[in-house]
Amino acid sequence: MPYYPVNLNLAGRRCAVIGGGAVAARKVLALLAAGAAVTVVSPAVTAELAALAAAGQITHIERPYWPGAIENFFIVICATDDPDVNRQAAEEGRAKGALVNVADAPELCDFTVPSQIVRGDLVITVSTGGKSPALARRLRQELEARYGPEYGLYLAMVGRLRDEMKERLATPRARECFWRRALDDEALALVKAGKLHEAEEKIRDAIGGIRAEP
Ligand SMILES: C[C@@]1(CC(=O)O)C2=NC(=C\c3[nH]c(c(CCC(=O)O)c3CC(=O)O)Cc3[nH]c(c(CC(=O)O)c3CCC(=O)O)/C=C3\N/C(=C\2)[C@@H](CCC(=O)O)[C@]3(C)CC(=O)O)/[C@H]1CCC(=O)O
Ligand SMILES: NC(=O)c1ccc[n+]([C@@H]2O[C@H](COP(=O)([O-])OP(=O)(O)OC[C@H]3O[C@@H](n4cnc5c(N)ncnc54)[C@H](O)[C@@H]3O)[C@@H](O)[C@H]2O)c1
Repeated sequence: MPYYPVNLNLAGRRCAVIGGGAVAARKVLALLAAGAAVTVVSPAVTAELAALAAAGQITHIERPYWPGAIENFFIVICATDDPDVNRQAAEEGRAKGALVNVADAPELCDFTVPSQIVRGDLVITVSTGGKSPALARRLRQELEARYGPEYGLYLAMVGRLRDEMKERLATPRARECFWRRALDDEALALVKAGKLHEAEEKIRDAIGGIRAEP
């Protein structure tokens, strides 16, 4: 059965990562990028995690997981290299109402972490349903080459125009028509060529066609 994709708002939410190796570090960075308040429980951590702890960007509890370590967390990620510890922490997390991810046991996960590229507010993710993270990584690399940083700028511009069009076009139907027409291949080609200003003009021009309709 495929997973149900969601986009969680983690701003300020307490998230725990059990373990402090390379996998834990990858998960921590993604949590921080989403504004989560991250606590790492691990006797040892990577240099990157140690630097984040020293800078006060994460809380590091420098000891092995113990039953009772998980209190008041929205998300718990179990990423030690000890499957028994991961299982135990997952059980406690779930019993205490957290959403649980277990790095070495997809069958114990409430959610899996997709591969992702982030361009401003644009987030493109790939999930293989746990079948092949390596394929997810490969597809992510293809998407990275295709959807460069200009797409973040494009989205920011379109977002601004969307607010404007809510004022200028009276009905949801007119706005739907407008946006289906406005985001065409030509606008995309201009974005890809780095001509954002021209793309914006092109999109604005599309309002003429909508207004002319009965
Ligand atoms: C996408 C990404 C996100 C992230 O971690 O941030 C992610 N794994 C990534 C990379 C990666 N992971 C592994 C390899 C080695 C090659 C291989 O095994 O394929 C590579 C590739 C590499 O590193 O080159 C090994 C591995 N991964 C899992 C297991 C356990 C198992 O399957 O039983 C094992 C075996 C461990 C072992 O053998 O001991 C499990 C999971 N890994 C997931 C996510 C979830 C499913 C995502 C999906 O549905 O696709 C899931 C289920 C749980 C979770 O972690 O949420 C990140 C790509 C980041 C990027 O974009 O580069
Ligand atoms: N889901 C994924 O994306 C993915 C990818 C590769 C590997 N894995 C799995 O994830 C696990 C972790 O991989 P890694 O490369 O980060 O391993 P690692 O060996 O680099 O790190 C393991 C970490 O766990 C900590 N640890 C050990 N015992 C602990 C305990 N009792 N309490 C708290 N922390 C403890 C260690 O101090 C260390 O920081 C591996 O077992 C592997 O099977 C998952």
